[in-house]
Amino acid sequence: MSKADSVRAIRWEADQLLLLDQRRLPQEELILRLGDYREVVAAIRNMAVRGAPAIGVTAAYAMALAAREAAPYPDWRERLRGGAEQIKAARPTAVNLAWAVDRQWTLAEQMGAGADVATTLLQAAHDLLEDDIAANRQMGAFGASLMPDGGVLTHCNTGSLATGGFGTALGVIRAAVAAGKALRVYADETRPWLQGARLTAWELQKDGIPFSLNVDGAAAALMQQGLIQAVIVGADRIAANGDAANKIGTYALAVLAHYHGIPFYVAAPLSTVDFAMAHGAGIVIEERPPEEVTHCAGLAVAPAGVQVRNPAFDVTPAALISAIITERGVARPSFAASLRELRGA
Ligand SMILES: CSC[C@H]1O[C@H](OP(=O)(O)O)[C@H](O)[C@@H]1O
Repeated sequence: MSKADSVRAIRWEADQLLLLDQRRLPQEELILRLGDYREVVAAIRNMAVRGAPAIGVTAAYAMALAAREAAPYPDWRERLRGGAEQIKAARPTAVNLAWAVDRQWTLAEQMGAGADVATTLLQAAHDLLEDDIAANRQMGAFGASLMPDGGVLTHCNTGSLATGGFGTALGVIRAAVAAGKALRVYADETRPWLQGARLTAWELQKDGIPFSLNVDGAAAALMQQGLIQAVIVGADRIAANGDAANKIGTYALAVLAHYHGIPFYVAAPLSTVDFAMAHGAGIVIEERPPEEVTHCAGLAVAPAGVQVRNPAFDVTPAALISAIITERGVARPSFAASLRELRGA
């Protein structure tokens, strides 16, 4: 069985974007082959591909597809601009999505008529994919020493499936295991979309990393029993002061870790830091369809017609975060200064 650290959920082949459809895992490894940016927008919105860095890379490829479609037209810039707006609107919380689209747009806008914009944007998307994998491996190198010989609790999925490859928080765990840490992962199932049960468990099993799967509500008891020596999570958007938006349930884990005196780490590339956003109160939290809560694997688990709240993310205050592990080093409080220093500004 091939290891998950080498899994590539996003690939380009024969002029098409290939996405491993994460809605079908772990039962089926189905590949979507997409040639139209509108199909990619749907794949991001429907979470066939998900995870902040992964949707950023995917958005970059969507821009290349939009540029290829617009290329024959004199008004290619307007057409590409329209595509960019549709791609950015796919999901609101992860900054990586808008960051990647804006980066591609800036590249295209500078090019003259007749320049091969599509080829340039495609190469930029390839570069972004490889840069993301390299950043994850650097993050792993910086974060490995912070991992304990003991229990590490994770939430959602932050591995190869959430990124270009290797992973952010799960990449730190992979690097720690490779460095000889005797750790055991406690993976939250992560209701309602079950990224932990379906995706993280799939990755850890393929890697042969010791783990157990638990319902989200068990995290407090596991900490109370002394089984957890660290919590490590990813992020979808980090404000300049270190407040971090991540999968719903993360804030609860941070409060629990604080109460139990357990270090709480966030692992994310600097592209996830929104330096233009002073603090987390301004982060838009995606509200997802009620069916994600009222149904499980297509089966209704709630009465028809119930009212549902389904925020996909929450914001953890910087005060509850022990360190933010990035590809350029580990940021410690005060995060505003240390994140800026790592950026090099
Ligand atoms: C490596 S960041 C992954 C991040 O994205 C997840 O959200 P979603 O599965 O809805 O895209 C979750 O917040 C993870 O921490």
